[in-house]
Amino acid sequence: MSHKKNRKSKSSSKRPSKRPKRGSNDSANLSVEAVGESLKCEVGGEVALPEAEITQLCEAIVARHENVLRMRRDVLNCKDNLSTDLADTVLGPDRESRVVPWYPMAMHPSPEMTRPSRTIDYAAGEFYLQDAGSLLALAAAQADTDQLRGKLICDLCAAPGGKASGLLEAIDEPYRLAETTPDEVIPPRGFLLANEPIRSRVAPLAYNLARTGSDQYAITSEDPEVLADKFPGLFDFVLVDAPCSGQALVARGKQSATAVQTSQIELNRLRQNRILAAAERLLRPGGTIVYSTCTFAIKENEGQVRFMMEELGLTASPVQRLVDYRSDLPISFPGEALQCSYRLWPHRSACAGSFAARLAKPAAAETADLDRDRIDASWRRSTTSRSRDDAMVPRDAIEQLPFLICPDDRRHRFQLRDWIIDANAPDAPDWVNEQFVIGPEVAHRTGSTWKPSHAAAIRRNAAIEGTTSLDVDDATASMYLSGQTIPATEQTGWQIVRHRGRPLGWIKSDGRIGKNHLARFARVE
Ligand SMILES: C[S@@+](CC[C@H](N)C(=O)[O-])C[C@H]1O[C@@H](n2cnc3c(N)ncnc32)[C@H](O)[C@@H]1O
Repeated sequence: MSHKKNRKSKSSSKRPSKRPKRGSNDSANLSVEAVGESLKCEVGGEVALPEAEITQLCEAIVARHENVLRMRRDVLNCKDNLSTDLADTVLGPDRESRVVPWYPMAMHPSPEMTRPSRTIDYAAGEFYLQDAGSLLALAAAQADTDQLRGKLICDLCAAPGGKASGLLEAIDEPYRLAETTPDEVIPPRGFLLANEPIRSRVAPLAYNLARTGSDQYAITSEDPEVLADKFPGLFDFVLVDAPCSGQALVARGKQSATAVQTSQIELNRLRQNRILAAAERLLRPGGTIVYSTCTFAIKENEGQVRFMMEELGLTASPVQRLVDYRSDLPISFPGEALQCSYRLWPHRSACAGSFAARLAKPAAAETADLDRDRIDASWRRSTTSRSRDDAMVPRDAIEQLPFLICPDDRRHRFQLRDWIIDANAPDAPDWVNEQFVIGPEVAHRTGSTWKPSHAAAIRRNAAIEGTTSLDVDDATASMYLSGQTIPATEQTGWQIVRHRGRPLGWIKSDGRIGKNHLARFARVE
């Protein structure tokens, strides 16, 4: 038996993989015919682009575009703390030429800024790095305006959180909250449910949401249909940034040339139909949906907008300021879907390309099992009447981390999840207490020791803001971010390392040396 097993593993190790390796540069083999075929209208058979442009598109698909900096909203208003490099990007003389036209809160880095992902500013969460194309969905969501402030929203396909973190900044103002006094009643803030069905992708999602400093979010890892059964008609806004054939990801090595195959496109179309039907059920009547992809195939884009209109009864909700990016498919494509569909082509705009559409659910739409009064009452319950779950928090956690897990602290509702403690915001909806919901993490246990979590260090919240801090200069911040121990003051115990007032992570000081407790995924190595 064991002999057989060994033989099998030996031979399989030599067998070449039949699957094309993702990102292997068969992207260079992208055929103009196959790309053209994926751009054919279902009705009329015309191709979306003139033939000469398809060749340009094929070249642009395999060319790499630099990431842009999506600035955290409050950073744009409070520029004093910025490093010179970042200030040049945000304030520099040629700033206007570097602003992303469809999303003015994002900018191309200045030429002086090399490797922005390795800067202290990035570690401090001052900006998020992403392809400018992915900002089209945030623009369609109007996440750079105050339209989403205070709304209950769901990002149904959320990992790794590039868009979810932008939405979270749009609904909440963590910095304003940090200035409130303990007795002050917090006005209703928005709340984000970020869902990602693939479990292994939840950790990077949680990290990217925590980087915003907000605690107005929860995470689930559910199939969209299951989620829609649990929360029918709950959300004011739903984003579906759908899994797709990913033609815009070929240059990044995240997709191969198979992205233009008809079978791939069809497979994705069917999966998207299922996700969109669930998204429609999650929306309240009168709510808004933004659908986006990072592919060019019509069937996965304008074709899905038709599906939402004809099969799900949604209506177009055009975004006036995106009119320059309106989908310009040949007129034979059935009309209405184009009114609210937007495209970025990589050979026309400085990005990898994307698609986004904005639709609304009619206010009179019927939603199964909808009990809006009950839902409103539960999610907007006031701080003072909120039930507390601190009894679930283990006593040893309170004893070991009294500065973080304090039963009298009315700014958190603690929740035990395996050997992790979440601290939900006091005005979070009641359903965050459900076992399938993951909240902002505050502490975790290794062996018999409870340790404060990275998310707790970088959270903008008055209770945590009061934790002992160690202020460090540029050189010490760089040492800390690379994982080294740093010199500490006489004070002992857990402390938050701050650079120009911005929290970076935890150390544990023995009164001389600060042992580095920066989470591995947050290190700059
Ligand atoms: C295009 S990515 C989302 C990117 C993300 N919105 C961002 O901006 O960082 C699509 C996500 O959908 C997830 N996904 C895969 N199958 C899904 C399904 N059946 N329902 C919902 N999401 C799914 C993938 O794991 C992936 O994380």
